Amino acid sequence: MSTTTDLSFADVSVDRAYPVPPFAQSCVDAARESWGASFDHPFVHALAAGTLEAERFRFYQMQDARYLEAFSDAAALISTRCPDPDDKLWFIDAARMALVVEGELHAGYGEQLGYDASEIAALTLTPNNRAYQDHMISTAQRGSLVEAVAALTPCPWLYIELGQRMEAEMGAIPDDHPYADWLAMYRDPEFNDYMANLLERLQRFADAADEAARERAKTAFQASIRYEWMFWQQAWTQQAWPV
Ligand SMILES: Cc1ncc(C[n+]2csc(CCO)c2C)c(N)n1
Repeated sequence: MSTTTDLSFADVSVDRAYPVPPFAQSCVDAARESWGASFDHPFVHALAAGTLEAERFRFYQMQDARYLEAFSDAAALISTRCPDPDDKLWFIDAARMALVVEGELHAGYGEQLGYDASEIAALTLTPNNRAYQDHMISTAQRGSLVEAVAALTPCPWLYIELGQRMEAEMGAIPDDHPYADWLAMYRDPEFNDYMANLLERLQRFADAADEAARERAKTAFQASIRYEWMFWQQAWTQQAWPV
């Protein structure tokens, strides 16, 4: 198995198996530095190398279970704002999927790492997690449609990109890798279709918006990219409230 020092995902380029329309591309371009920073976070390196301490992974998973509830809420809120029934259904499905598919991953690790649903419900959210959730929910409620979708997009996109870069760099997941299920989830090619659908919607909503709304959407996208880095960071440092 590779060690933490020789794994780097920052410079791995993968051929994305889904189209990236121009608005999504301009969002990533505008946020390039913060986008790249996640691939170099020590949590990400240690997770891939299998050297991440179980305590840090447990902390991450528990915070993430609550994060996914907010992602699901934001997707459900967006569905209420879509005039087109196909778009409504897509966001309803996305809301459901965040809880069901990733919920299975969480249930498995809960058993392995020793936490259950009541502990998740009682958890104090870290400052970074709370801020990220509030950003997604408030843009879903108060932003324009393109801004709301832009705030949601980095979440699946960054993980799918990470899963694919990890696959390109590491190859097959070793049988004895402690985080094999996590690694396998985000390299699943089924997510390509998910990304194609999401980015196509982001483009359509950007086309229907005015320039000021598109600019706000790019800012919301960048904020989420930064919060993604801060999410690794809160788990790495086991962040607590200062007072
Ligand atoms: C902080 C954080 N960011 C992104 C994801 C990944 N993710 C969340 S929802 C979704 C779409 C499919 O349900 C994906 C890929 C995560 N788990 N936690």
